[in-house]
Amino acid sequence: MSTDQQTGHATEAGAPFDGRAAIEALMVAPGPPALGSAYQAMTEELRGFLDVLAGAAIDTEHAARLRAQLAQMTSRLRGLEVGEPQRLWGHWTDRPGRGQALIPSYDVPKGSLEASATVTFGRFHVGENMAVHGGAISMLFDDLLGWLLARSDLPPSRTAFLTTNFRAVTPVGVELTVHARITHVEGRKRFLAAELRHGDTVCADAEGLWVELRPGQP
Ligand SMILES: CCCCCCCCCCCC(=O)SCCNC(=O)CCNC(=O)[C@H](O)C(C)(C)COP(=O)(O)OP(=O)(O)OC[C@H]1O[C@@H](n2cnc3c(N)ncnc32)[C@H](O)[C@@H]1OP(=O)(O)O
Repeated sequence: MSTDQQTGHATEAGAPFDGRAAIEALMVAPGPPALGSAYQAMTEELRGFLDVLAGAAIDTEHAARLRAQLAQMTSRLRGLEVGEPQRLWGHWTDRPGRGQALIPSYDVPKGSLEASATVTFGRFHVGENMAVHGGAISMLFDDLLGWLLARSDLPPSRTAFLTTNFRAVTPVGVELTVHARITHVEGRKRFLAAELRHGDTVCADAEGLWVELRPGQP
C-alpha cells in the first residue's frame, strides 16, 4: 500500500486512484461527534465572517490588521494539512452543510429520490445589486443534486452536465426553498432536476446528468 502524492489517498502500489471507493468511504463521519459539533460551529462562524466582510466598508488600518490576523491563522493551520481523504472540510456527511462554507448549509434526507430544503444566501454570495451570483446558484444546484444522489441508494456518480436557467433575481438574506429530484435513470446515467424558489417566485431551475462511476474509475 502506498499514498497517492497528489490526493493523499491510500492505493495499492501502482494502482490508480478509485473515485467510487473514495466517495463510498466518505459516508461515515470523519471524527467523533464532539469534533463534528465544534467543526460545524466553526464553519458557521466562517460563513458569518465572510458575509459580514463582504458587506463591510473598512479602512486601510482595519484591512491591514485583518490581513495580519488571517496570516497568523493560516500559518498555524499549515502544519496540520493532510491528504484529501483525511481532511475534515465537507466530510461531515452526517451533518447539514457537511462542514464547509463554499455554499450555504442545507439538509436533505437519506434514501430519497426527491427532496425539498431551505437555504439562505448571505452577502458573500452577492453578484451585484443584491442578487445572488449566478455561479453560486449553479454551485448550489450541483452540490444539492450530487448530494441527493450520494444520499440515495444508487452507486457514486459524477456531474457530466448541468444547465441552469436564471428566471428571476435571487434575493440575499431571505429563506429560499430548493426542490431536487432524480427524474429518471438509464443504465449508468442519472437525470436530475432542481428548482429554487422565493415564495411563489421561481428564481432559478436546473437540469443535469450524472454518470455512475465504474469501479476503479478516477
Ligand atoms: C462528501 C460526499 C461526497 C458527495 C458530495 C456531493 C456534492 C458535491 C457535488 C459536486 C459534484 C462535482 O462537482 S463533480 C466535478 C465536476 N464533474 C467532473 O469533473 C466530471 C468530469 N467528467 C468525467 O469524469 C466523465 O466525463 C464522466 C464520469 C462524467 C463520464 O465519463 P465515462 O464514465 O467515461 O462515461 P461515458 O462512457 O463518456 O458516458 C456514459 C454515458 O453518458 C453520456 N454522457 C457523458 N457525458 C455527457 C455529457 N456531458 N452530455 C451528455 N451525455 C453525456 C455518454 O454519451 C454515455 O451515454 P450512452 O452512450 O451510455 O447513452
